[in-house]
Amino acid sequence: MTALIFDGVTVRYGRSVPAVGGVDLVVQEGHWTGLIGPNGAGKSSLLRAATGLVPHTGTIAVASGVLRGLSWRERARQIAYVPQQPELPAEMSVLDYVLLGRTPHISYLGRESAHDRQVCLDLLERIGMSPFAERPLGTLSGGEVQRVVIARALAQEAPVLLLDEPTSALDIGRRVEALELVDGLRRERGLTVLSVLHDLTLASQFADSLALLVEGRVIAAGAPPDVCRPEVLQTAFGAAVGVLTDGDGRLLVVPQRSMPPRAESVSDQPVPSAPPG
Ligand SMILES: Nc1ncnc2c1ncn2[C@@H]1O[C@H](COP(=O)(O)OP(=O)(O)OP(=O)(O)O)[C@@H](O)[C@H]1O
Repeated sequence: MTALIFDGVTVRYGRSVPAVGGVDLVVQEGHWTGLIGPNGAGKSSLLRAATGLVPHTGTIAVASGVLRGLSWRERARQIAYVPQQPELPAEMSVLDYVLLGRTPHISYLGRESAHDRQVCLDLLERIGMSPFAERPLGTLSGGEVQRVVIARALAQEAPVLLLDEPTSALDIGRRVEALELVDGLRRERGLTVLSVLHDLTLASQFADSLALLVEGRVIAAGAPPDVCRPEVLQTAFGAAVGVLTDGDGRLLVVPQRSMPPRAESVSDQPVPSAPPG
C-alpha cells in the first residue's frame, strides 16, 4: 500500500495567480480522499500535477519516493488516472482500449499476455460492459465511455488511483455502481484513492476524508462531517447548502434555494375548466 503526499504544491500555468497555491495534503495508504470545491478551484490541476501532465513546484511523493523525474512507465506503475475529458480513439475497440491500461506492465517490444487480457475481461465483467468488448469506442454512450475509462485505469493495477469527476455522465444507479467498484477494489487491493467529486453527498459517503479547495488552497480538510458544514460550504460555493443525516448516519448534502418556498403548491390550485365549445 502507498500513501500519496503533496507538500507545498503549486501550479502556475505561467500566470501570477497560481491555479494551485502551496497545497499540503496526505492521502493515507488504502484511504479514499475526496477533493471538493467550486469550479476553477484547482482540483484538476492538482491531479494533473501528480500525473506529470502539468509542471509544479513543491513535492509530490508516494511511498517509493518523489514522483518528479520518474519515467512515464515508472510513474504509471505508481499512479493511474481517470481524466475529466479523456481523448478516445473512436475506432478502437473497448477491449483494446482497456488493454492500453496494461502498457506499463508490457515490455517495449512485447505484446499483451493472456493474463493481461484476462485482467481486462474481468474488469469489463465487473462494470457490466462485457457485451461491449468488441464495440468501437465511438459508438458508446457517454455513461458507457465513462465506465470503460475507469476500467482502463483499474487495469493499470497501480496502488494509487486519481479520479477526476469520474461519474459526471452516469445516471444515479451507474454512478453509485462505479463508485462501489472503485471502493471494492480499494478494499481488496488497498488502493489509495484521490477523487474529484462534485456530488457532495456521494463524496461524503464514499470518501474517508475530504479536502475542500478554494482558489487553489485547501480551506478545510478532515472527516466528511467536519468539512461538510453548511457555513463552510456556503462560504466555499457561494450558495445555501443543507446538510442532513439519514437513518444510518450518512450525510446528505443538498442545495437550497435562497427564495422562500412557494405559498401554494400546484395541487392546491383550482383546475381550470375546459373552454366551451
Ligand atoms: N492549461 C491551462 N492554462 C491556463 N490556465 C489553466 C489551464 N488549465 C486550467 N487553468 C486554469 O486554472 C484554474 C484551475 O482550473 P482547474 O481545471 O484545475 O479547476 P477545477 O477545480 O478542476 O475546476 P472544475 O470544477 O470547473 O473542473 C482555472 O482558472 C483554469 O482556467
